[in-house]
Amino acid sequence: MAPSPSPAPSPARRAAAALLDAVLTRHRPLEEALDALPTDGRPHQVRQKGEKRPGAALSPRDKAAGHRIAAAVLRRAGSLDAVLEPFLRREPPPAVRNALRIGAAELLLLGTPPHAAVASAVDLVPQPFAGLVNAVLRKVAAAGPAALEGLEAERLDTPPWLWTAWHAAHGAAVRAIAAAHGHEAPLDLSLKPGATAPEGGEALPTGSWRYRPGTRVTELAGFAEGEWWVQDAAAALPARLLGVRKGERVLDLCAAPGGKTAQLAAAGAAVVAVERDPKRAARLRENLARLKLQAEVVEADAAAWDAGGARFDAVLLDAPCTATGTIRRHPDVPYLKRPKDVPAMAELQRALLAAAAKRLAPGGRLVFATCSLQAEEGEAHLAALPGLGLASDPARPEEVPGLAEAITPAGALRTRPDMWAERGGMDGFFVLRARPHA
Ligand SMILES: C[S@@+](CC[C@H](N)C(=O)[O-])C[C@H]1O[C@@H](n2cnc3c(N)ncnc32)[C@H](O)[C@@H]1O
Repeated sequence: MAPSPSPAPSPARRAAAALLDAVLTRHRPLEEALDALPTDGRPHQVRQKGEKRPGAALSPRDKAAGHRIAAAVLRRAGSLDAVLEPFLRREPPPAVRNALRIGAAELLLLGTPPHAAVASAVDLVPQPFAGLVNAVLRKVAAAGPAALEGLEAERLDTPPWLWTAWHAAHGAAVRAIAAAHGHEAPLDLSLKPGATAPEGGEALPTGSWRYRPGTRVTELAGFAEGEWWVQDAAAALPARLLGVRKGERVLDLCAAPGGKTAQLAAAGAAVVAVERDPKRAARLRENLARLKLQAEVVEADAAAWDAGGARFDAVLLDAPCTATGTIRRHPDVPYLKRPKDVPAMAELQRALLAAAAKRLAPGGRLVFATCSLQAEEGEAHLAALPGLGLASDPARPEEVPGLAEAITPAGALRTRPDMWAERGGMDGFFVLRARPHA
C-alpha cells in the first residue's frame, strides 16, 4: 500500500515558512513578502520548493498568525539557532532550518502546546527530514523556555556589524537597544486636532496615543472617519520640531506614506509634498483623502526638483535611510541591510539636504530626519550645516516633553528604541533643526 501523504501543515505555519524564505534566503522585505501572500478565497501558492500539492486557502487570520510567527523568528533567530545548535550534526537545507526555527519559536517564545508545535514543524519539511525535525524539536520541547536562559540574547540576535556601529555611536546603550529589538512594538497613533482618541490608549507626553502591541488598526474606532493615522511617537517629533503655523508655506520632501505631511497639513500649513515613487505617492494621496487633509503632491526627485524657484517658510526632509531605527517594527531590516548601505544612504542624504537648504526662504527653518541608529546617517550630518549656509537651531526640552534625554549636546534629537522603555520604547530617529546663517 502506498504511504498516505502527510497532512498539510497549518496555513499560518506555511505562510511563516514562505515569509522566512523570502527574507532570509531571497533577501526580500517582509512587507513585500506579506503582500505577495494570496488573500482569502484563492488557493494559495505558498509551497515548499518542488512540492506538488496545492495549499489550503489563507485567511486574513492565518496571514496575521504567519506574520507573527515569522516576526518572532526574525527577532530571535540568533538565540533560536543557539538552542538548536547542540542537536544538529550538520547544517540542514534552508527550508529545514527555517522549519526548525518556526518550531523552536513556537515552543520557546509563543507558548504553542509542544505536540502542535512539533507536529506542524515536521509537516513543513519533505519526508526525508521529518525524523530529524521531530527528534530535534522534541529535545527543544523537553528543555522548554529555560533553554533560552543564560544565552547572551542581545548579541546573538544582533548582526556583529550593527552591534559595533551602535556601540561606537551610543556606547553602553547598545545592549538596551538590542534588548528592545526582542519585543514587539506598541501601536502609536497621531490624532487630528480635536479628534477623540480610540478607547484603551495611553496619552504620551509628546502628544501621540499608544496602544498595546498587537492592536489591530481595524479594532480601533475612527479609522474610516479619518480621525487619526498610525505613526510611531518618535516619528511624530520631526514635524513637531518644525513648529509650523497656520498659513505658512511648507515643503515636505520624501513625503510618502504621509504621516508627517498629515501633521503639517493638520496644523493648517499650505503643504507641498514631494515623493519620487509613483506608487507611494498614490498611497500618500489616499491617506490624505481618508484624513480629509489637503496638500499638493508632487511626484519628483527631491534632489533635483527646484519648485520653479519657490522658497518655503519651513522645509521638512525625512530622508530615505537604512531604517535601523525601526527594527522593532521591521525585524527583517538586520537581514536586508549591509554595511555598505550606510555610506551609500548617507551620501544620498547629503545631496537631499543640500537641495532642501536651497528651498528655504530667508528666516525659514529646516528639519532633517532619518529613522536610523547609524551615526553616519544622523549626527555626522551636523558638520555639513555651515557649508550649506545653515546653523543648528537646538531643540529645547519643552518642545519634547518627557524626552529631554533625547536632546544631544549639539541640540539635535536622538531617540532610541530603549528610551521610554517602561512605556514600550520608541523608534530610533535622528532629527536636526537648522536656520539660515544670520
Ligand atoms: C522615510 S520615508 C518617508 C516617510 C514619510 N515622510 C512619512 O512621514 O510618512 C522616505 C520616502 O522618500 C522617498 N524617496 C526616496 N528618495 C527620494 C527622492 N530622491 N526624492 C523624493 N522622494 C524620495 C521614498 O520613496 C520614501 O517614500
